[in-house]
Amino acid sequence: MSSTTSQTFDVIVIGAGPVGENVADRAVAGGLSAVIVESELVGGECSYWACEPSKALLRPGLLHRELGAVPGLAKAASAPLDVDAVLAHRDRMSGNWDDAGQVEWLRQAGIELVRGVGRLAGPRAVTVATPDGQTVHLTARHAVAVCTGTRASLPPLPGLEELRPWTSREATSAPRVPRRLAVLGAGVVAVETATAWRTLGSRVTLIAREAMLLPRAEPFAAESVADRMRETGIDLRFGTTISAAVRNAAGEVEIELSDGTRLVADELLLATGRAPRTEDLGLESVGLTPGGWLRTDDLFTVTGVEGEWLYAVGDVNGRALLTHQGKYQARVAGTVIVDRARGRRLDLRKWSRHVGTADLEAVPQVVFSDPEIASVGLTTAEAERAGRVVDVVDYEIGRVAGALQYRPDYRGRARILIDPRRGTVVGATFVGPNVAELLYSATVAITGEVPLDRLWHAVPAFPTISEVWLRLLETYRDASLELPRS
Ligand SMILES: Cc1cc2nc3c(=O)[nH]c(=O)nc-3n(C[C@H](O)[C@H](O)[C@H](O)COP(=O)(O)OP(=O)(O)OC[C@H]3O[C@@H](n4cnc5c(N)ncnc54)[C@H](O)[C@@H]3O)c2cc1C
Ligand SMILES: NC(=O)c1ccc[n+]([C@@H]2O[C@H](COP(=O)([O-])OP(=O)(O)OC[C@H]3O[C@@H](n4cnc5c(N)ncnc54)[C@H](O)[C@@H]3O)[C@@H](O)[C@H]2O)c1
Repeated sequence: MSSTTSQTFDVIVIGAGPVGENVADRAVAGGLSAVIVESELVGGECSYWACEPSKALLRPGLLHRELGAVPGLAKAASAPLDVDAVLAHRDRMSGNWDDAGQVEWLRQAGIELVRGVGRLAGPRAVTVATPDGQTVHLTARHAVAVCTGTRASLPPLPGLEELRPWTSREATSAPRVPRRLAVLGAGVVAVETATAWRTLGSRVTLIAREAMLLPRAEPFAAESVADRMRETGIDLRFGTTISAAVRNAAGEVEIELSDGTRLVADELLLATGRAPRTEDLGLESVGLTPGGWLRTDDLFTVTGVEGEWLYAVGDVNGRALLTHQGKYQARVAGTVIVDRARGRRLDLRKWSRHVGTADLEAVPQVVFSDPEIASVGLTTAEAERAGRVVDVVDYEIGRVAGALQYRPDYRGRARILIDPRRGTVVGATFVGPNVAELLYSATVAITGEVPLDRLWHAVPAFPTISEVWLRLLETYRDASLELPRS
């Protein structure tokens, strides 16, 4: 029998992904009561079908590849990768798709959990349809935060249902290695997934309508990854797309490309971007249109809704589809919610604790490809599009002693963008083995707006890959003597 209950909290969070958890945590830490509504697993996409499983699938195979490049380890590298052990590791890193651990974390943090589908039902009101057919009416004294994330956005291919394509969910949770995998897309999901399943033994074909991988990355970095993908046997098909695909009686996928060629695969991954989970969220009850990204100001308050009670945080606002950046937004939004509830004055200046400035100036991202790409701030193309005058400094990372210690055949490149008027770094991209760990230094340089003449005093240890910072500064100093300034 169905029944209805009603409860009131200071803050209601819809969606218990990494971002929703952090908004609720900040609210409780600020002395407010908070309830979180979750329709699937507490922990969200990142824990079960995205960051955690994808990185668990990548790391063993990439290390296995790297062994052959380290002197004395050739024999270890010739032993085959234990694929079953890698898949079991992936399962463990995804909590075996059981959220008990994360539910316990919520309990310890003092956050109430209601399982079910949450929908807005007017200002400060949310209804939850629970799995056992009950309806829970929630009312918020201060704020509702929508943290419902994204789902895979699929291209309009005819017969999608019978085709049974992989989305990122199947690509990260598949129990077996497909013999032949076709991947549509050139973004991060396509590149990381193609790389991971190749290390596990799949024959991979990647189909991209672009002329190159990773359209948002510096071209030199994307080209390094494309070269290495080809070297490892991945078939890259650029400038084309899928015009038709069917699953035949033998269970194979027959694919026709727009350039007229055909191929057959055991699975087809559609890695064609993300769509916000807002279509069934009751947005119309607060005057918004369902289905779109929830646009916000830099305090994460949804624009177009009166009263400063509705927030959109994380992937669903479309600002930066990354776990760490969503959690940063959650810390800012949580602080805004608490301070508004306490009647405190908000500090609206850039870089204050109430403003998500880093979203606009310094979003760090690592593409866990072979080799890795780590970037933060502007790329050269973005600077150009924004009309920003920047000096571009490049350095081959393989010339640094620490890189040669890391592996004697080290190949990689670093680029920093400098604002010549202010004398600060505004963008950085590194490509090469293990460059992910360089990223935080670049992020600090940009967010701290560290003047170059102070950066000179930040001495990198010898022999580490971070010595590339010193080489970049030396290159800039030497070139600046002749560089004409615009
Ligand atoms: C394959 C892949 C790999 C990735 N790897 C990385 C990586 O290495 N590093 C990185 O930083 N980012 C990575 N990302 C991006 C990262 O997964 C997202 O940025 C992150 O999950 C966003 O967190 P979120 O909390 O905003 O949304 P989500 O994690 O999507 O969580 C949203 C939650 O809301 C719930 N929900 C939705 N609608 C409702 C409703 N109406 N009622 C109740 N609950 C609802 C969902 O069930 C879900 O649990 C990856 C993404 C993909 C697809
Ligand atoms: N390591 C990481 O940080 C990491 C890993 C995975 C995903 N992510 C995040 O997830 C987000 C989504 O990644 P993604 O790779 O799914 O999306 P994306 O938007 O980066 O790339 C989508 C790709 O699909 C192609 N595409 C879109 N529609 C198409 C169509 N109809 N036909 C053919 N091709 C089409 C695009 O041209 C593009 O190449 C990214 O913004 C990224 O920030 C991060």
